[in-house]
Amino acid sequence: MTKSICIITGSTLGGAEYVADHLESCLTNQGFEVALFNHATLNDIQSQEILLVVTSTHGAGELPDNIKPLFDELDQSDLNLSQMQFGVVGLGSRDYDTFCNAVNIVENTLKAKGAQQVCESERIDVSSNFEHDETAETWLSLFLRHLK
Ligand SMILES: Cc1cc2nc3c(=O)[nH]c(=O)nc-3n(C[C@H](O)[C@H](O)[C@H](O)COP(=O)(O)O)c2cc1C
Repeated sequence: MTKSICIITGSTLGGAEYVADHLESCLTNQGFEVALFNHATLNDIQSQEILLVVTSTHGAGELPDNIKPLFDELDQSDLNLSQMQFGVVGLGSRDYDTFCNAVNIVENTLKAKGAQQVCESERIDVSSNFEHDETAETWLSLFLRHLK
């Protein structure tokens, strides 16, 4: 049976969205059914079985504005996401003390609702790594290998 994967993005300047678009193409080429949301709502994600979050970090270690309301709402909810497996790709810069802190927020919020993390998150340091798509694609193979 074709597996469905939901990708959601957190992005202010578009970088994380480009990476998510690339992962979407990789997955589609491998025969997965993919739904990508750049402004996801709770409704979009709550019944998903496989969730990929691609997010940058903004402010002082915060989620970008297009994804923050979703995670605030999720945090306040009593949803049970135990059917969900998830993975996270973060874009951030080591120039900030709060390097890729959005990844920590996403991991903690989803785990608190019972979702299972498939593999270690990828934290891309955009100040030294200019191969964002390639790094995310390599991580994607690891993620797919560990999916149940
Ligand atoms: C105003 C501002 C604040 C930022 N704050 C952080 C931060 O706290 N931690 C971090 O790791 N990166 C931080 N960054 C770096 C961004 O996460 C990085 O540039 C990323 O590639 C932006 O991705 P986007 O285009 O998807 O928004 C910040 C960038 C800007 C412009």
